[in-house]
Amino acid sequence: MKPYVLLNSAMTVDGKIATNNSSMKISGKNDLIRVHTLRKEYDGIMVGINTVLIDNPKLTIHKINCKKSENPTRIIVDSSARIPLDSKVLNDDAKTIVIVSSKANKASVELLKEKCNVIICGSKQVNLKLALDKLYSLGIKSILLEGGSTLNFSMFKEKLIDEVSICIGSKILGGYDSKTFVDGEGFDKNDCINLKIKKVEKIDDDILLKYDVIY
Ligand SMILES: NC(=O)c1ccc[n+]([C@@H]2O[C@H](COP(=O)([O-])OP(=O)(O)OC[C@H]3O[C@@H](n4cnc5c(N)ncnc54)[C@H](O)[C@@H]3O)[C@@H](O)[C@H]2O)c1
Ligand SMILES: Nc1nc(=O)c(N)c(NC[C@H](O)[C@H](O)[C@H](O)COP(=O)(O)O)[nH]1
Repeated sequence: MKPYVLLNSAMTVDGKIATNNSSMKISGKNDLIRVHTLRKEYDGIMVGINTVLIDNPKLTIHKINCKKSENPTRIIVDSSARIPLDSKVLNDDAKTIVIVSSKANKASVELLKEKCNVIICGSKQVNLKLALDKLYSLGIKSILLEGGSTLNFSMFKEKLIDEVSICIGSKILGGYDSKTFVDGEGFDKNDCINLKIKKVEKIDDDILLKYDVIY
């Protein structure tokens, strides 16, 4: 069994989710309130390690009223246990699970275990299928995947994403090395991910698109 996974991101009109080395404000105030309202509905919020290294996000519900106990579990995919121990996601605002692979440095893993729960899945990259199965057995029945580009690709490749909501901000970023919504090695043109549109909504100057993923 696996948790239900919704991938939510903000993207510029030309398909970027960040510059090559930094996050940026893409969607408006009301979309951020929507995201925090969404976070309240999910058992876990998942990001890749580069998102933590670049954004140092809180991954808590802080733009709307919420009790600390309502914060979802923060889940970080970090094969080599590179997460800095002073990362905001390792503070005591919410539970945190860091998923590493068996290649991670043992001493780093032991230090990390003093700050949060650590799950070991996979030999090189994190085995995402196995990780989601373990998360489900720990009671995490739904995950809000927030990115970034590389993790988004792998989660699609493993057919682990059930739904997509993408907020298109009224911006153009360009840049051959800017991060796009889905990076990674990419799919063959005859083997790409098919989506079924289910809602189109205007939020301020942004457009919110919602899809079911068809495997
Ligand atoms: N606009 C948005 O909504 C949004 C949301 C989240 C992140 N971002 C941006 O995305 C960027 C980070 O994206 P990224 O692609 O560099 O990194 P990422 O956050 O997707 O992390 C990828 C890393 O996770 C690790 N990993 C371990 N096992 C893995 C597996 N099985 N599959 C994939 N990765 C695995 C690897 O070290 C890999 O490099 C940041 O700039 C951030 O600002 C934007
Ligand atoms: N909806 C949305 N609009 C944006 O303009 C933007 N850049 C993100 N990016 C999502 C990514 O995950 C962010 O890094 C964290 O959402 C920020 O995190 P916190 O509030 O600290 O949790 N998301």
